Amino acid sequence: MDFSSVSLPPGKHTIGKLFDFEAGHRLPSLAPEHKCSRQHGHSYEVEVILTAAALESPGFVTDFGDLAPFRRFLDTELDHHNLHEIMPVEPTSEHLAQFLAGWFIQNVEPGIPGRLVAVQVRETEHSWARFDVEER
Ligand SMILES: Nc1nc2c(c(=O)[nH]1)N=C([C@H](O)[C@H](O)COP(=O)(O)OP(=O)(O)OP(=O)(O)O)CN2
Ligand SMILES: [Zn+2]
Repeated sequence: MDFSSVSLPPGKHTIGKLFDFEAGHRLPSLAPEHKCSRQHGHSYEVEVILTAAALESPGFVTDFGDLAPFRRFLDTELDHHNLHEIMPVEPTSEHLAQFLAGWFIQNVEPGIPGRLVAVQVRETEHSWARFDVEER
């Protein structure tokens, strides 16, 4: 079959890459009887979502491989750490998503063509939080 007549619709490209790490935390502002006020841990999953005004050759928003600095940051600074000791705010999923967005924008974005749209943090199979970066 000849597909040369297929026209490409206008629209926006979005990509995502999923990372994971293990960490402990507690939420000390919660009442002492709340289970999450006690020290416990999660296998966190973090997805970064990016877009770009135009694709870079050969057709990338950003090469997935160029997100490696984010992986290194998670591995060295967060994996098997206690988030409560690391983050400047209480380590809820919401705060963690915003904190990771801030780190990504400062440290990864300057070296890639894509722009961060959102960060989604999953604490468990059933619960997640997403931080959407304001349009810049
Ligand atoms: N909006 C948020 N609520 C809660 C957060 C959070 O980050 N944002 N975090 C917690 C705790 O970290 C807790 O570990 C996870 O809570 P929860 O889903 O309630 O715990 P379980 O996985 O045990 O879920 P069950 O449905 O109770 O089995 C609390 N809330
Ligand atoms: Zn927790």
